[in-house]
Amino acid sequence: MTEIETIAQELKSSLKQFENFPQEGILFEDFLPIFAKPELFRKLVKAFQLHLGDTKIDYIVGLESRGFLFGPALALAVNAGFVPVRKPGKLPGPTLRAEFQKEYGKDSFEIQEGVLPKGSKVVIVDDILATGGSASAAGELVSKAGADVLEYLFVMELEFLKGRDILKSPSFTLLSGQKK
Ligand SMILES: O=P(O)(O)OC[C@H]1O[C@H](OP(=O)(O)OP(=O)(O)O)[C@H](O)[C@@H]1O
Ligand SMILES: Nc1ncnc2[nH]cnc12
Ligand SMILES: [Mg+2]
Repeated sequence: MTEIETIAQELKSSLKQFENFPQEGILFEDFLPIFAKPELFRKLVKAFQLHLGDTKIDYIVGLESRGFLFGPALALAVNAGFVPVRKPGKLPGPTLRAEFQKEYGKDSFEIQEGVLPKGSKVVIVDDILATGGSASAAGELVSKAGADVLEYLFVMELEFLKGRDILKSPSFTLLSGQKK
């Protein structure tokens, strides 16, 4: 087993699932227990760092809210900047906006104009890839800003929703998820 696979196995065993949250029919994957234990949090960052290897990354872009929990820690670990993509009306100054559909509902995302230099190399991170609506809207914003999305990183993927098929850059998922 690789070091990434060993970490993945340990992290997976600490996750919890909740039925019918936030609405009927959704099996909610709760990854918050990882952050309650520093040794697990450290391993989560380490696994992504191992995956990225020596690739030069200028910015980690994290998606509000759960992408904010580990995006900044990963950015520090790989010596990159951190840039947030936020829900509407939260960022000051001129912003770019993209609307999207997600597993449970509709939403939109914004990024501040001018924070990503044109041609910079970006990795987008979030906790879960479900329908891919959130991630693909974030990718659209990064591209509109003129930066390059090298890759997407997720902690977990709901494979049956096939979100990766709509993403325009490769995606890496640390843990396997619901396959139904
Ligand atoms: O692939 P998708 O269908 O777009 O779904 C995945 C997104 O849904 C959740 O975020 P959510 O907006 O529910 O809330 P959060 O603020 O807790 O991250 C999850 O954290 C992902 O960001
Ligand atoms: N089933 C799920 N569990 C946790 N977060 C999600 N985001 C979208 N679908 C989700
Ligand atoms: Mg989210």
